[in-house]
Parts: sequence; C-alpha cells; structure tokens
Amino acid sequence: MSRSAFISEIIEKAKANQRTIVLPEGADDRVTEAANMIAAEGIAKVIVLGGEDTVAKVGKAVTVVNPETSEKLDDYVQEFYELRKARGMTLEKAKEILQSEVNYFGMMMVQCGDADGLVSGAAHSTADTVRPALQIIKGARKGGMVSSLFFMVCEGTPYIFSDSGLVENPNADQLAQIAVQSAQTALQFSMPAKVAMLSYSTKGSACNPLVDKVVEATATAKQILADDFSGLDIELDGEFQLDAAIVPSVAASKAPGSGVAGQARVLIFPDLNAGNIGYKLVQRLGGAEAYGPILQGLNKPVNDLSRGCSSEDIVGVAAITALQSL
Ligand SMILES: CC(C)(COP(=O)(O)OP(=O)(O)OC[C@H]1O[C@@H](n2cnc3c(N)ncnc32)[C@H](O)[C@@H]1OP(=O)(O)O)[C@@H](O)C(=O)NCCC(=O)NCCS
Ligand SMILES: CC(=O)OP(=O)(O)O
Repeated sequence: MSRSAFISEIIEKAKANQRTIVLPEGADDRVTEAANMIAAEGIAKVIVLGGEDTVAKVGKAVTVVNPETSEKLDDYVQEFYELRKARGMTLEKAKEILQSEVNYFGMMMVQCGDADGLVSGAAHSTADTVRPALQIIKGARKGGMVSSLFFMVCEGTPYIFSDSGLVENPNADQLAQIAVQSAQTALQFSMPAKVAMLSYSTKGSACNPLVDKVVEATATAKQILADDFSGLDIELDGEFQLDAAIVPSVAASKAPGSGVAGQARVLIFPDLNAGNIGYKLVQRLGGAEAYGPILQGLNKPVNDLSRGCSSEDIVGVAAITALQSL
C-alpha cells in the first residue's frame, strides 16, 4: 500500500530528528521486517529485543538487545524495584519480570533514557502493552488520565478517533479529558482541532442517560478549553451523530450554526465498544490507514499496535512515536 501524505510527512520529520525507538517484540516477523525498513529508510535508530533468532532476521543497522544477557539488566532491575516497591515488588520478582517480559524490559529502556520511545502490541494485547507503561512511565500529571487514539487516514484525509484502545467506560469527566487530550494531539500533528463529541443523538434528538453522559462531557470539555486552553485554535461541540459530525449537508439540517458539525476531524466516541468497533470498521471495510493506539498523557512516548497490524503500520507508528519524543 502506498503511504498517504499524512504519514509520509511524519516519516520525513522523523528522519530529520533521528530518535531511538525500541521494538520489544523481536520474535515477530512483522516487527523485524519493520525494524529493517525503519533502519534502511533512516527513519530512526532502532533497537529490537530478542536473541540469536532475531539477530539472524535483521540487518547490521538494527541493534538487537537480549534482555536475559544485557549488561543494563541489573540497573533496570534496581530502578524497576524502586518504582514498584510500594506496590509489593521485590528485587527477585523484578529480575524475573525483566528477563521474561519484553515489554517491561523495553519500558525500562525508555524510562532510563536508553531509548526515546517504544512501540509494541503486534504480539501482545493492549492490556499487556499499556499496563507496563502505566506502571513504569506513568501519567504525565499526578492522577492525570492516559488515553489513546488512532490516526485514521480516509481517502487522504487524516482523522483522530478516540478513545479506540484504552479507557473502557469513561464517565463524563473522563470523556471530557479524552476530548481535550485528543484536541492537543491534533494540534501537535498539525491537524485541525475540530472536535465532535459523538452519540446516537444530535443536539437533543434523543433522550437517554447514554446521551446525557455525552452532553455533560461536552459542557465540561468546553469549560476546560475556556479555562485552560483559550489561546489554542480548538473548537469542540456536540452531541453529534457521526453523519452530523462529518457530512456538511447533514450538519446543515441536524446542527445548523455549529462551527464543528460537518467539519469534525477529531471524533470522540462515548466508550471503548464504540471506539474500537468504529476504527476497525473504517479500517477494514472503508480501507483507511489506521495508526495506533497512540497513547496520550504519558510521561514519555509509548505506543501500542493492533495484533492485526502490518509491518508498514509498525513503521508509521514508530515515526509517530519519534515525533512525540521531540
Ligand atoms: C490499560 C488497562 C490494562 C489498565 O487496566 P488496570 O486494570 O487499571 O491496570 P492496573 O490496575 O494494573 O493499573 C496499573 C496502573 O495504571 C494506572 N491506570 C490504569 N488506567 C489508567 C489510565 N487510563 N490513566 C492513567 N493511569 C491509569 C492504575 O492506577 C495503576 O497505577 P499504580 O499501579 O501505579 O497504582 C485497562 O484499562 C484495559 O484493559 N483497557 C482496555 C484495553 C483493551 O482491551 N483495548 C482493546 C484493544 S485496543
Ligand atoms: C487496538 C486493538 O484493537 O488491538 P487488538 O486488535 O490487538 O486487540
């Protein structure tokens, strides 16, 4: 598949900055293939975790680190123990985890500054990728939420879908936070921050507690934007059905006067059922490029993948990760 202009530009910016990205899943052929592509195209410096089998699959420009024999292991064990001892971690358990679970070892590389970012999830579930990030890298603000999004490139136009990967059943306040985080990510990636709070109702056309949550989240998000982000070019509105959010003619009849309806580029789903099904529908039936889950709100960049990803998807997410680390 040829690359969209959106991801090509991100890749070019990554090339100019040469960050170091660790891919922990060296046992997976898509990952070693992606590592070779990243190195050959000069997108980033790339480290893959694995043993002799992995060494045999990658070119000389890819660094392979074996967690079991790494000279950094003892330092990482000590640091991991310090980070988690209040949660019952022992030195013995820390060593066992870092030698056997590549995502934990990779997170420690990022935490200790030996890599700028991490991409995993081709062979691990989202929970097994994100939990070590939450435990080690942690949220950027104490008590702050970490959420996720997909960059969806639909016929050349990039959209953000959130949360399609992490927060399962956000309450209204959490949904508002997801919307504000996603708006900031849109600006970080030079996308219009026109944010639609999605529902099966448009501006009061249906009445149900499911809709009330989105209405409340819309009001809260607008307040947060007015209080804390008034200088930024962000517009947020809702609640909208998907057609009212992105189709101008439908917006004109269902939500006249809204500055977001019909033009939304950041789509906020009411829960993870809707968000995860929604992105996979657009990817699998609509043929869109899908990059993510991209995590937002972490101290350092760590990003997830779908287990259905291709090596090209991994390359795109690695380039996005590189830009998040700047
Ligand atoms: C990511 C996920 C595993 C976290 O689950 P969890 O059960 O809360 O994990 P834990 O209880 O082990 O929490 C780990 C730490 O992260 C924190 N945490 C959990 N969710 C968080 C969030 N969204 N933001 C910030 N911190 C979070 C916890 O407070 C805990 O911190 P601590 O151990 O330092 O006190 C869970 O939200 C999940 O499974 N999400 C759905 C993933 C999925 O299946 N997606 C579909 C495919 S993409
Ligand atoms: C993002 C996602 O749905 O991941 P997976 O397909 O691995 O469950």
